[in-house]
Amino acid sequence: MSMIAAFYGGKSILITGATGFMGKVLMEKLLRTSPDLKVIYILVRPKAGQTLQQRVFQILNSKLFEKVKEVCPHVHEKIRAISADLNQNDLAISKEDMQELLSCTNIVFHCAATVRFDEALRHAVQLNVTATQQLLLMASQMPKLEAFIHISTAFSNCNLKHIDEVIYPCPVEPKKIIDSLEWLDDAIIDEITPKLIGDRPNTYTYTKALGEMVVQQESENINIAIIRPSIVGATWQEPFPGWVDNLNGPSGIIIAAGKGFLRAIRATPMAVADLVPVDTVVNLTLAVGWYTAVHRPKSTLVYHCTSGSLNPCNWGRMGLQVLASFEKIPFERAFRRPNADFTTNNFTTHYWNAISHRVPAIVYDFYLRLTGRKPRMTKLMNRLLRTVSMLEYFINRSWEWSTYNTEMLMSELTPEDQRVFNFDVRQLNWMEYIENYVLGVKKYLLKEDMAGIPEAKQHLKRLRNIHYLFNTVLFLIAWRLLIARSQIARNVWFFIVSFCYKFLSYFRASSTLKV
Ligand SMILES: CCCCCCCCCCCCCCCCCC(=O)SCCNC(=O)CCNC(=O)[C@H](O)C(C)(C)COP(=O)(O)OP(=O)(O)OC[C@H]1O[C@@H](n2cnc3c(N)ncnc32)[C@H](O)[C@@H]1OP(=O)(O)O
Ligand SMILES: NC(=O)C1=CN([C@@H]2O[C@H](COP(=O)(O)OP(=O)(O)OC[C@H]3O[C@@H](n4cnc5c(N)ncnc54)[C@H](OP(=O)(O)O)[C@@H]3O)[C@@H](O)[C@H]2O)C=CC1
Repeated sequence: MSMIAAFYGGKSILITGATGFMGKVLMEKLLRTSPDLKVIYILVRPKAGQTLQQRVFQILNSKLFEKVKEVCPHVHEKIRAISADLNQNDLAISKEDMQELLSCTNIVFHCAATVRFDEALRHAVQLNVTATQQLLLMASQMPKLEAFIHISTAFSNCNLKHIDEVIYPCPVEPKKIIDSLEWLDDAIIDEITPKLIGDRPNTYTYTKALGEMVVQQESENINIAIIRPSIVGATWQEPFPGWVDNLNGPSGIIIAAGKGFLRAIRATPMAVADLVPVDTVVNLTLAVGWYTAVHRPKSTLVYHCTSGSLNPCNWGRMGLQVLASFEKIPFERAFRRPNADFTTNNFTTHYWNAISHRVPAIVYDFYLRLTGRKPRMTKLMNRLLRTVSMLEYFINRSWEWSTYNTEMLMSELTPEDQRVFNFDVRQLNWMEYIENYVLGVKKYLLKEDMAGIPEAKQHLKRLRNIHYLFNTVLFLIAWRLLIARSQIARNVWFFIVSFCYKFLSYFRASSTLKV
């Protein structure tokens, strides 16, 4: 029997960000391995015209939760959705709900965040710092609380090269930032943002670092731990391989490359691609919840959930495997044939962006106009290139994250727990994982049918032939123009033609002699 699974039995668990990528997998694993847990409270806001009940219903009826229903048929009864908005200072939780949360909660998993890199500082601070502070305040009033697990990111200190499992201070105190944002207007905030974030690339990593400082400063009397995952990718094993449901991190890039929109990228092939599967992060999170509650470490422990030091894979290898997977699992109606040229040079980046991205988009839009349709490719391409430019920081550098606490925790688990809550990335076979990732993107993100693969392969063949034909025509036109303008080109051309003629005459003569 798994000690961790047994630990969560009968518990009341609060999850923030349960409607997000990681939150859903966390909820699924909890319900599947500990179906006798008492209740999972989830803080949800109405969104995109859906009430919270509709949102929860949709999640629980998705493919991700199919296995859960086998062990926990009344899964809906285990989930209690609480209306909340982390953008509001009081989190917009009703008095009755707050009362229930304060009196019943045993464990808190705080996953909610804004993960947008370019979020306005005011909003990023509100969600990633102030909301964390509010939750800690709530936690301090929970008499039954056993552990509070805060999900941060391994990139919260990406301004450092070597990162230990400790909380690093930021130059300006989070409290001062929160206070000043209350009275500064947006224009001034935009102006001071670059100065505040300093050598970090964006407001996301900066506010996640501030969030950690808040955890450190306001966790007195709370049993707390921080988990820092690196780049979270599709599921590795559970509940099934390749599940993914948003475009963040590599998933959007895989689509853009597979559909042939993105054909070159500024990336360092030798830089470490520090991906971790989402189920690995969730297994570690649940193990940390158990360890923090049962062993009650004296200080706040930070756990790195990274792959680079234990089982490194670089972007070059990953890119090649992604391309190889497209051969087997092509996406439907690709714009161009998938290809990925990695470049680290400014000039070649601009060159590829012009030749491989903007020109085909302009040509295609011209074609759409000619055929009476609305042009859209240039706009799409501009947004894609903007997105890629924001990811560049992370694909051109390598970091070293120490993993002592994570390894210590692994050694504390029973063999059964090591199996059920496996977070040992050394066992990950990258090639297999990436192929499943591409398959998952096709199935769960693009919602494409596997039966369409032969047609998709045919389409890629047609694109290849068009590509060859286009290049040949282009070459002939260029050569014709060159011959018209340059004596040297003409001489070379006459030399080639006379050489071919002589060769053919010789070949014909020798074959006549043989006969
Ligand atoms: C073959 C080679 C392959 C090799 C693999 C290479 C993989 C490289 C991947 C590197 C990942 C590095 C990530 C580092 C993560 C740090 C970890 C974390 O803690 S943080 C956790 C991770 N956090 C993140 O990853 C957040 C990254 N994303 C953002 O911050 C924002 O989306 C934005 C600022 C980039 C664009 O904002 P904005 O323009 O206002 O608007 P929207 O947001 O509404 O989206 C606009 C359009 O872009 C689309 N799209 C969105 N995302 C991606 C994507 N990743 N990609 C592509 N496309 C993407 C989106 O669908 C939409 O399309 P459409 O509707 O127009 O058709
Ligand atoms: N994905 C990654 O690569 C990595 C993620 N992380 C961290 O992991 C955690 C989870 O990330 P992930 O699941 O990928 O992110 P998602 O963007 O998928 O999910 C974010 C969650 O936060 C919720 N949320 C956002 N704003 C509010 C709000 N105002 N009120 C209530 N809830 C809100 C979202 O709810 P809603 O559905 O309503 O928008 C959603 O449930 C985050 O803390 C992130 O920093 C760390 C490293 C890498």
